[in-house]
Amino acid sequence: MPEQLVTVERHGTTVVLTLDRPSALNALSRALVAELAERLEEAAADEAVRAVVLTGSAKAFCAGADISEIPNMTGASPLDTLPFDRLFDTVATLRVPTIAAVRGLAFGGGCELVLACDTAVAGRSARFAVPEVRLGVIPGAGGTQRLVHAVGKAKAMRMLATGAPVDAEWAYAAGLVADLVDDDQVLHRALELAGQIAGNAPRAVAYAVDSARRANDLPLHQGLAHERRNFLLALGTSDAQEGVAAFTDRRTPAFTGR
Ligand SMILES: CCCCCCCCCCCCC[C@H](O)CC(=O)SCCNC(=O)CCNC(=O)[C@H](O)C(C)(C)COP(=O)(O)OP(=O)(O)OC[C@H]1O[C@@H](n2cnc3c(N)ncnc32)[C@H](O)[C@@H]1OP(=O)(O)O
Repeated sequence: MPEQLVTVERHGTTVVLTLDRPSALNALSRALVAELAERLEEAAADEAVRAVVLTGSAKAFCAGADISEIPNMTGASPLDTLPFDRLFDTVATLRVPTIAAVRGLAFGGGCELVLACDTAVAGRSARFAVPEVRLGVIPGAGGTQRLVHAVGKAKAMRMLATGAPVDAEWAYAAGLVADLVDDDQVLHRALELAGQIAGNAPRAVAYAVDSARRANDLPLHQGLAHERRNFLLALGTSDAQEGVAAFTDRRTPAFTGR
């Protein structure tokens, strides 16, 4: 029986996935990457799930790619898909919002996992780095792209070119994470945020999250057209009608997700 590398917990409409390879600071082996992708896809296939929280066990979020497995990657054809493309594409395009809950270090692919999520909560012990240059490589799971979008070119280049870690305060001030709380409140805050997302009209949230994600990928004029289409689609939902009616009636809306 292969060891379980990802634990799954259900908290209402939120699924919490915990990287559970503490002996290697949750370093991403091929086995862990494959198991995490499967758990994410299972969560997204459940219509009752409205958000996914990604977190790490023990003192680390994730120390990045398992360095012992990197030599197996050398010589790969430039046309090959990388063994972790499926995981990061799944995180970045999941049907429901993804929230990274970070305590301890998120280095390399671990930092890239945080960046692939829709938002993130950090504890005061959190540290972020893209130290790939110190291994003679560069980030390969979106770090050179998403980090610039998250913190801006100057701060991204400081991290990318030096590989030096930044602390939780710096990450929060730079916009790499949305919330900074005490370590023992990280999961609580992530679940609270997930609950707030689930409480809103789920379809409208899906439109909003999809638009926010596309904003990362599309030139502005295409992003605005995408937002306009989603806005008109959202207007046509019964949730939008219920939201307007509830405001008028001074009552809490009863959203159905349709
Ligand atoms: C690249 C393809 C690989 C194919 C496999 C598929 C996985 C795909 C992953 C997706 C991302 C790929 C793209 C990404 O951009 C590339 C990377 O992420 S490269 C790796 C970047 N990470 C690092 O460089 C961090 C390396 N670790 C450290 O610098 C230090 O461990 C630390 C994080 C600063 C912590 O230091 P300490 O607190 O002193 O702890 P230790 O060093 O003693 O570590 C404890 C224990 O954990 C083991 N370990 C730590 N990090 C890794 C790691 N990245 N890979 C494997 N093992 C790791 C360390 O060896 C210790 O184990 P022990 O020796 O006690 O058995």
